Amino acid sequence: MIEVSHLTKCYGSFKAVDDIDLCAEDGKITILLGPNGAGKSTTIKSITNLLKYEGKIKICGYDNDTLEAKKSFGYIPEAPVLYDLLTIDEHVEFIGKAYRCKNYKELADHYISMFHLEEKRKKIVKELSKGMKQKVSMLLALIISPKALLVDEPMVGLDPASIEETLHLFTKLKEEGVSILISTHIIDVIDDIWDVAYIMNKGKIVRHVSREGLGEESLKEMFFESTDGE
Ligand SMILES: Nc1ncnc2c1ncn2[C@@H]1O[C@H](COP(=O)(O)OP(=O)(O)OP(=O)(O)O)[C@@H](O)[C@H]1O
Repeated sequence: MIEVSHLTKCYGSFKAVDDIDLCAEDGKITILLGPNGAGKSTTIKSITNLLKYEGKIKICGYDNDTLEAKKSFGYIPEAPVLYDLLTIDEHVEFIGKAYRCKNYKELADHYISMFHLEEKRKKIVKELSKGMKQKVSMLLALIISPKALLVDEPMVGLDPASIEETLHLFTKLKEEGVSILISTHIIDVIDDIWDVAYIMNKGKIVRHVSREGLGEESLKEMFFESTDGE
């Protein structure tokens, strides 16, 4: 469970996120939708505690600056943050040991095979394509068996088959009880798998809807209506 209350983030005098509340429940896929500049990445980075902010954020019941919280969530950033001169296997070893995970090797084998990276596992990251780096970033977030997963624009750089696999993976993790929060502005890709949607515009949450509560209106229609078509 990810609980955000009264989150405000300013860059200098500019309020990028303005007093928002949101909750991503266990076993659900929650999406944060919004046009460019709405404040989605700022929200996700605040939840991971990479930014200073005002407000209260809990992950799996722990304040997000605690070790317990940090051990319980995986983060897939918009642009992979990897070590150019380490191989995929060395990244796995580094993260697995840093998080003191017991079964990280088995999980890494599983995800490396799933993402078709077997032949690349001894290559340094610098020699991988953009999409491959994105897959490495994903598998590193997953080998720690996270109870919560924060994902910022997950499909950027992935080919159609990998997008399908990733959507399937998110659905499987949700069924295992993981709380998943995905930030995106690409509704079409995510439209089949979301359970709860928050629509952001200019730093504020302007709509909050569950799939059951959607009624006749599509999420896309709601998005354009709530964001003035931006
Ligand atoms: N480091 C920064 N310094 C100053 N302003 C920033 C900084 N990072 C983001 N902003 C501003 O904060 C606002 C929200 O940015 P943010 O990256 O959170 O939006 P977003 O919804 O993730 O957008 P996108 O879909 O384009 O990634 C924007 O107006 C942006 O210009």
